[in-house]
Amino acid sequence: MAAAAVMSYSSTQTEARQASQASQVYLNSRLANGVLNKSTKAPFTVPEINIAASFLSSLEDRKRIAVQIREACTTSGFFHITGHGVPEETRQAILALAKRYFKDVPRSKREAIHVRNSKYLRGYEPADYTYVNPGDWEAEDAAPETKEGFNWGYEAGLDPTGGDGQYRELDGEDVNGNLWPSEEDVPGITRRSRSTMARYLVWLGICSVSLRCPWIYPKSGIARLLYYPAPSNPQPLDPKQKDKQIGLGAHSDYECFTILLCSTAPGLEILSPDDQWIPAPAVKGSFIINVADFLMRWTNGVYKSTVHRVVNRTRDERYSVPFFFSINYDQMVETLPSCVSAENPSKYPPIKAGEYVLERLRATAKDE
Ligand SMILES: O=C(O)CCC(=O)C(=O)O
Ligand SMILES: [Fe+2]
Repeated sequence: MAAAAVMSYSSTQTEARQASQASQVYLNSRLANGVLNKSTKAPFTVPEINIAASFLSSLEDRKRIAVQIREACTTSGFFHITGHGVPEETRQAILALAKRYFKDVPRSKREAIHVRNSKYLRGYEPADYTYVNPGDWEAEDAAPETKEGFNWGYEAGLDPTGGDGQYRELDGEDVNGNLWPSEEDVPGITRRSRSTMARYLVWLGICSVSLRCPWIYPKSGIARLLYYPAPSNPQPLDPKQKDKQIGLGAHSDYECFTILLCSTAPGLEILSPDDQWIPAPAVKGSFIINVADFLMRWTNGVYKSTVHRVVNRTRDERYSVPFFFSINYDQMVETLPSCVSAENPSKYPPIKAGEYVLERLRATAKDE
């Protein structure tokens, strides 16, 4: 029994690595198209969907919203939600917190919780330690991504309910994987920020799960504070695939879907089906939602886990707070039977959720 369990675990890890590598091959093939200046065949839209009626109203109203969401997920893979009920002051408080973290905490103190000290890449992520597109390590003129980040996940100790003891980390361990700045290093900021951030994460997770399934633990997922400094010499949108001074390289997100809170400075760009970078429009008060890899794998590619990147082309700094909504990390992600047929076999081998995320994360980090 024990030997079989070990074997299946290691073969799952191999499959997760292969799946991670396959996603890189796909990304490279999309980016290898070089200079593109074609006209877009189909209009590429990032629709605004007001979900207010989904909380209270009739089944008919909820179906109407579901149809809009499905349409967005199967075309651009991106949409805005408004009517979500998160007060504007909460959203602004989170962005202000990101600003305080990157502006008020000295770099040496941030370095003390460097992601290299965490096997789950939690803590402070300086600009020059990761490329979200691992292919960028190989570029001849590789310059570091300009982003800086701080990453954290669920932690029962910060959950006002105390948790239910079921949360497991990416590798199945029952540990607290987070790294926080010490109270001494950052007087005042930590307790307040930890509980605000923890509440926010749990809140978003719980809100996202009206689709309750036994294998969705609403606290799984990772959140990040991201900071993109204002460039001294902002670059105009270039039809070429490769931009210098990239904030965050081209990538797809790893988990089910992403909920993105961002400041008003633009910067997010989405790769359209005919390989053009389209700046994401800004919608006041919205969260941007995008489909990520697990949803694409379950639906055999019907839902689009769309490639995107961030380039700050303004003289303003940009802050964003993505939350990567996930499933229990020990669950397998396997194409749904309704999405395969003899003519349309599964394009995606099964993978264990946590292993896949870990492989994708590890591939971003510099080998030291
Ligand atoms: O900062 C943004 O606007 C997007 C961030 C993002 O794509 C990510 O962290 O995966
Ligand atoms: Fe992303």
